[in-house]
Amino acid sequence: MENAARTAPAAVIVAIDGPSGTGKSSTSRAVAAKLGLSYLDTGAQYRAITWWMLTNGVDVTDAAAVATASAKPVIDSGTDPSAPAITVDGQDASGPIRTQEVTSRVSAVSAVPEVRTRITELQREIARAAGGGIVVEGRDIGTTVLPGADLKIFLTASAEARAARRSGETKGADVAATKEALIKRDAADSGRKTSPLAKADDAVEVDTTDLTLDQVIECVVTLVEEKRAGK
Ligand SMILES: Nc1ncnc2c1ncn2[C@@H]1O[C@H](COP(=O)(O)OP(=O)(O)OP(=O)(O)O)[C@@H](O)[C@H]1O
Ligand SMILES: Nc1ccn([C@@H]2O[C@H](COP(=O)(O)O)[C@@H](O)[C@H]2O)c(=O)n1
Repeated sequence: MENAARTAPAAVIVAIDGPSGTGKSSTSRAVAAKLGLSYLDTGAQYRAITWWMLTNGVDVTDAAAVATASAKPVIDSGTDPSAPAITVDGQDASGPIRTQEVTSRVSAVSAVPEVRTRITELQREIARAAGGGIVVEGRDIGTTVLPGADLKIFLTASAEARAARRSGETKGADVAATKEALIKRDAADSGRKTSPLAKADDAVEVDTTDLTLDQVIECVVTLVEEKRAGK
């Protein structure tokens, strides 16, 4: 037992941020699974609260109404990278949070300071509870949620590459419209006053435009291993 404690790798907290479609979720899940770490998709939490607002008749364009309602939904996030899960008031929300309606409304809800305070607290609690270490991905993890993270990564990719990736997920998708929607969401997320999408000063930037997903995963695994080895 004593031996196991001596040889177990140190718990590591990894923050992965970046714009939409840069590969944050795919990379974070795979890295967490490979290294035996927990995984948290913070975008899913903002999507979940947005879905709750929409299904409970809250006008998501009314920031005051969103702020008032923000404490009501109970959001639970799973942290197993092989089975990401999210419930709202005990109901599985993993499907509904991916609809086009939620995607087009989430930036308005996530810009409301009361929403961010609530969700940030949840995220910090989850990271504290992850004894073996965790990969947390989002937009403001390195700058605001976990500024003391052991390793911060900021993924980027050209808008063209990101639109092509996203369009590849849906048969017959219009790449130009997808690109426009990505750019619009990034502008809203980068332009909000509270905790905007931004690269932390001490984050390692990885441009994934010309990399395969496997190459990005390998690159991040190496960075985590180097960090664990104290390099
Ligand atoms: N390097 C890559 N090369 C090709 N395809 C990739 C690469 N990285 C991710 N993808 C694909 O791009 C799509 C978007 O990836 P992913 O969902 O991981 O991005 P994201 O940054 O989490 O996006 P969002 O912030 O919008 O949730 C997925 O279909 C994924 O398989
Ligand atoms: N740390 C974060 C993570 C996400 N958001 C907001 O949620 C939206 C959805 O994120 P996805 O990663 O699931 O696409 C995103 O557009 C942001 O509005 C955030 O604010 N902070």
